[in-house]
Amino acid sequence: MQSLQELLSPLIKDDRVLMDKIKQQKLDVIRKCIDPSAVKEVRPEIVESWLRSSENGLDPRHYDYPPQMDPLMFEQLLRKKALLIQASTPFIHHLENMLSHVECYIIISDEQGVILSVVKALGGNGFKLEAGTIWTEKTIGTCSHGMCILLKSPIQLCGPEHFSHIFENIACSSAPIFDENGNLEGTLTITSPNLRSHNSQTLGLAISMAMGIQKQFQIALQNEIFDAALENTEEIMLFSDDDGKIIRTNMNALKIIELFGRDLIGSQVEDVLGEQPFFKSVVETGNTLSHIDFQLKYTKKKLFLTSIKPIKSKEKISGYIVLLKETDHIKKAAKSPYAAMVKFTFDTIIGSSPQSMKLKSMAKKFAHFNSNILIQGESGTGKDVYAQAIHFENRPNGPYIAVNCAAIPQNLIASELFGYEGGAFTGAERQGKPGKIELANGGTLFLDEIGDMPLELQAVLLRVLEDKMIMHVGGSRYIPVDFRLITATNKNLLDLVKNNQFREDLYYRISVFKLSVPPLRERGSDIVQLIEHFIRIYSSNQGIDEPILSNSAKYLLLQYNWPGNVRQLQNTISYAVCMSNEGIIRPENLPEEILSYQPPSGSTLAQPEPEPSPNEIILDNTPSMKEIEKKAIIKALHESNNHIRGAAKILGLSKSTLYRKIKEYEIS
Ligand SMILES: Nc1ncnc2c1ncn2[C@@H]1O[C@H](COP(=O)(O)OP(=O)(O)OP(=O)(O)O)[C@@H](O)[C@H]1O
Repeated sequence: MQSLQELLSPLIKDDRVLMDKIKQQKLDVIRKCIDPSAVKEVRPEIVESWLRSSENGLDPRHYDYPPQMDPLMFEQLLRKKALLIQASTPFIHHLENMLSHVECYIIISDEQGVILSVVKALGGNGFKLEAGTIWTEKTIGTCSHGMCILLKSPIQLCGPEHFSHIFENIACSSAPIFDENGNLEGTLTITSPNLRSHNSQTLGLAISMAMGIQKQFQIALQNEIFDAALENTEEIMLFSDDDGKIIRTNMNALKIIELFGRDLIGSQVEDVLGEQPFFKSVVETGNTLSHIDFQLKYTKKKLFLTSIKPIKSKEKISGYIVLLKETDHIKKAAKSPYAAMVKFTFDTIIGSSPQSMKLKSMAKKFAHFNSNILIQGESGTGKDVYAQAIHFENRPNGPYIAVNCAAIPQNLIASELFGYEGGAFTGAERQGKPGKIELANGGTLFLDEIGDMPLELQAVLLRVLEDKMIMHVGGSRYIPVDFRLITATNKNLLDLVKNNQFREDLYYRISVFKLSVPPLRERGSDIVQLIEHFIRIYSSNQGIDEPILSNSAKYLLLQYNWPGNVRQLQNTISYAVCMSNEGIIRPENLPEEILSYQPPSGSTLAQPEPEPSPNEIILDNTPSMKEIEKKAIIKALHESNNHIRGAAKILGLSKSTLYRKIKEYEIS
């Protein structure tokens, strides 16, 4: 960066003798009568500019008005340069006031030398300094803003340093204006028709005003980019001052938030969003808050708070940025990789045994309250199934987030449940991660195997249930959460309480309502219904016809005690469907543990009648018509799993005819 001294014209002293000498030297240089280096008092770059001006066909003794830009093109240029003009206007007014006592012009040009605006402070003579005229080395010869454009540096030109004789009594100081990438955007020039009113301070003034304009222009440019970004987001954005008064929004905010006759700008954030505890918390703690669902005060519209962030400058809060989403975040979260798929409702849970009917009606009742529910039962009985049905009944549009406390390494349970801030621990994702509790906001959190939760986390969970707030691991702010808690266990929690493995206070808090899912062996007719259900599902999954379950296989399944409950039954049927032959599930298609099972003595289940194989039925070669009919009925009954309607359909008989024939042929 050159010093101001270096940028000043050596002729500024208004030394008339020296001026006359320079005028003569300029002519001599152009006429090639002297070597350019002989001109000692003029900066070499200016002498070079004289030569170029002359080579461009210009004559220093003859002045042509500079060309005028086509009006339409100039209008376009003004639109293009609107930001620069806008940024420079207050500075020019300021400058005009400062120079009101002197005769001068204040000129803003673009980077090509086109004059964008001219302000005449006082008087001035006429050399057609007008907006839209093109002032460059090529059009009028050496001039200060032309040099400033070429050198991309401030410069002062005095008297005969200018090329044309018409400028030999004026002085000009020009300074460049750059954009943030260092590209020349324009120039500011102060032109004085009177040499005596121009001095070193005039150049200093031009430089500082140009720098001010440059700063303002760069901010305006950034604002323009910022505005484009604001309007190209799905989010609703509110900017408030430090008192919470909204000072700026994007269009989304205006479209989505209606304030019933009042403007968003100027309203308090709390008036718009309702008195939300989160805003108070950010004001009080100065910490960012995020991921909260809430309802708008006037429209009752549900919104999701992406974040509310204080804007801090030098540790002082100067305002807040509020980012909101209208989209139903809860539904999105339910579809997110964090959310489990809700497959069961009370209507799709299989089982109409009296035990299941009683359980379903109780669970349905509990579902309509928001209190915590503890579901107990052996492994695989369907505790998750009931939790899903309760969720669907109570908060169908909210996320259903299931966490198996036994399946997560103990040291990760806290971060899984509560989330973590970026870089909270080794291996953590850089930008942090919301916890399952946060994701369950507006929905249901299902904590399976709650008995496996470490004691220290039990204390944190208890606090979350009491305060309805969570804090990220490594974080320092509380995030309000609203979720329905369902827990499940196959352990006896009261035993764990007695052994000091489970907190008593937590036990009572999570078990406001208790449901006990009975083991499958105690659920009577549910077994048959579940078998039929799973045969249907697995054969359809395999793309095969539903196999018939032979009576002897059915007998084995019914007499088994199912320690693994529905899950084991499900796996058994999946296996049997795959192993079935000729469309029949026979005992040999069942897993070993079922075949080798010895029921306790006194078991009441009757032995099934021996049954003919379909091959036997088809290959019997001396059948009478009656025998054929009887065997066809037996086969149809097998195929339809002993359903009269299904068998009648297969045989093309009415139900009453089939009943009559069953009786006639004594088919049991
Ligand atoms: N009544 C039912 N109707 C249909 N499928 C069921 C039923 N009960 C359980 N299942 C199925 O059985 C399997 C085990 O059920 P679930 O996971 O709900 O048991 P759980 O008691 O939560 O087991 P765990 O204690 O091991 O977590 C699941 O695949 C589920 O779909």
